[in-house]
Amino acid sequence: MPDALASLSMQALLNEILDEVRPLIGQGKVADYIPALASVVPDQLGIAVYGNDGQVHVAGDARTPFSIQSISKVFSLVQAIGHSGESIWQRLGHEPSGQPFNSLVQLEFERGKPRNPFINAGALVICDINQSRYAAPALSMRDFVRRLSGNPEVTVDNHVAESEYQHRARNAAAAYLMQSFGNFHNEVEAVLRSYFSCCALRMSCVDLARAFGFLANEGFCQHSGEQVLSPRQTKQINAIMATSGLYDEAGNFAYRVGLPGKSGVGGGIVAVVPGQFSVCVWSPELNAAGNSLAGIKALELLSERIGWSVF
Ligand SMILES: NC(=O)CC[C@H](N)C(=O)O
Repeated sequence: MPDALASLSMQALLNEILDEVRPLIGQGKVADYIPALASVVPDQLGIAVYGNDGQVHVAGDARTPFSIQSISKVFSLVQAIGHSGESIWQRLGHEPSGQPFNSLVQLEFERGKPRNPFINAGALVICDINQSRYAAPALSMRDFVRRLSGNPEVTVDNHVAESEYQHRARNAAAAYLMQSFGNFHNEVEAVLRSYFSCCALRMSCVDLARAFGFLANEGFCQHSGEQVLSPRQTKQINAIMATSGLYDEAGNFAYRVGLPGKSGVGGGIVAVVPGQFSVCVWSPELNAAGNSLAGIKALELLSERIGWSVF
């Protein structure tokens, strides 16, 4: 009975939180630097919580797929750590950048070695590492997230991927700059294609909450039965999410929410409560740092009301 009661109250809480943040819709701005993302309906709002007990609680548009964008940077990093382990850190750092996600300034100063895997330059290096490993990197990624989410229907939105490729100037600049420093091993255009295909995966809040479950569960994905990472590697990924998951707003997110998290310009944010839950919230309108405005507020209310925090 207490479990049923707990379920009911989690459900009520999620509904209440969405009602509270809904008035914020209209204050942010949908990402339009990728034209195919500009047409998303801005007033969608959803949340899903996945517990280590296997239960999912949802509210709002939690089952509507959206463009996961930079949330894919976590999956790419997990793949790279899975096959190459600690050696990846010769190519990039795990320090916060304090810079916007697509900034180039630091990259020149730091001789083509990106600060961390969750800014674009860092994710491009990780995709370069994966490109050397897999014959079909985009397909390996798609299959990986299908297993992690338990949803065999997850697909790449080719229209978004193509739109990103057409407007690739900044990402291409970062990749060619790294190549000039000897920190890029594959053909830049091919790696850009792989990178955009990861960003253009379409997943719902439920898919993402389930796919991040292993990070709340010492690296074990219960629905696929896969030990994705060791418990120690899992802690390390969570630590990088906590320090760098929201770009130059990581400090504000730690202050307000207090959980490891990762955002994307599609308006999704995933957060992890180690040992307990993974959560995904989605609202497409972004703040100035490129993070979901209502999404951050929803996670702040949730962590405050349940007392979740790693600090
Ligand atoms: N912050 C993001 O979600 C950015 C991802 C986007 N695909 C880009 O490269 O610009």
